[in-house]
Amino acid sequence: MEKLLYRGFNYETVPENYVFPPEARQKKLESKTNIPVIDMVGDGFDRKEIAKQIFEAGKEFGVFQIVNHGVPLELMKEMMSVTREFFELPAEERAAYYSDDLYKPVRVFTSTGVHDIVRFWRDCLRMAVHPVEDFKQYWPHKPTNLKSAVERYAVEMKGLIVRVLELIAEGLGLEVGYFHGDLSGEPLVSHVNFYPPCPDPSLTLGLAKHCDPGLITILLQGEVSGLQILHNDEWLAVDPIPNAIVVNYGHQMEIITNGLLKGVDHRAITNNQQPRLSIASFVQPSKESLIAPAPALINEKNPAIYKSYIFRDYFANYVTNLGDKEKSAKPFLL
Ligand SMILES: O=C(O)CCC(=O)C(=O)O
Ligand SMILES: [Fe+2]
Repeated sequence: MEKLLYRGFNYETVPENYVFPPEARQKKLESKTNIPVIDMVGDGFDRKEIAKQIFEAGKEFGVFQIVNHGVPLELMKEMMSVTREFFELPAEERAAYYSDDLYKPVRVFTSTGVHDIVRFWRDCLRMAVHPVEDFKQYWPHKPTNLKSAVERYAVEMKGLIVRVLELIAEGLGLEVGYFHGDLSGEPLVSHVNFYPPCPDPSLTLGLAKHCDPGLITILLQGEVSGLQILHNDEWLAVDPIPNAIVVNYGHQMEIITNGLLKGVDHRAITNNQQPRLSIASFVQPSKESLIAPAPALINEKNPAIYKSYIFRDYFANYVTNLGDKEKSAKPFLL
């Protein structure tokens, strides 16, 4: 139980093993740039226009927010509140799910789950959520309505992922189902990240700079700010918009589009006001799938920068390199 950060009370000081050296700490934001917000229904639902907006946002930022996305707002609220209740359970009950075993379908861990030299200000409930029938038996029994909310959420997420992947493919001029099948075939995994209030946010980080490994990540972040992306060497806040969902591109999207879309580096900062909870769902290729730049996106002027490889090999390298894009891609560069 000592392993978990949140034990039911707010810290008055930052424990030493959470203090980052000055160069790694969060800095004051220099500027605010508005990350694109895309209306998925839009004016009369002009599919082409929506696909174009998604393409432009992906090219520039590697992240965008969507509204009118079709996921019931009550379900989003319920997921946020039921998982929040999970983190308010007595620490011993949460600790019963604690595990360092990366292959467990459901587990609680803290920081990154590896033996970090400096810890991150975050606990995480990790759940494989889809296909529902394969995983629902492992989801926590408490709070009592958690299983039912996760089940409905997983199904809604799958639907949304299909719609978003199709729009991305269309924006790229690829066939509509390009990302279906193996390229998004790994079971859907969600991380419920819980960042307790931190007495001195200037010393800590919720999550370090990283790029998600897969194709896209779908994120709920409630009403509390904390997500930042790296854009032209500057950290920009992705502040919450009521009822919006954040979509960010993972590294495989950058590789499959031969660098056209950006896998975005991002991190989470802490605050001293209130807890922050985010739910990230990771769309990943199945481990055996073959990854390569899409043939339709390469030509003489724009030759392939990456070799083809099996996703399992990339993933092992990603884990070793702690989510660092350059290092993870190095063996696969042409
Ligand atoms: O909490 C957030 O906003 C970011 C979470 C995240 O990047 C992740 O879980 O991979
Ligand atoms: Fe992430």
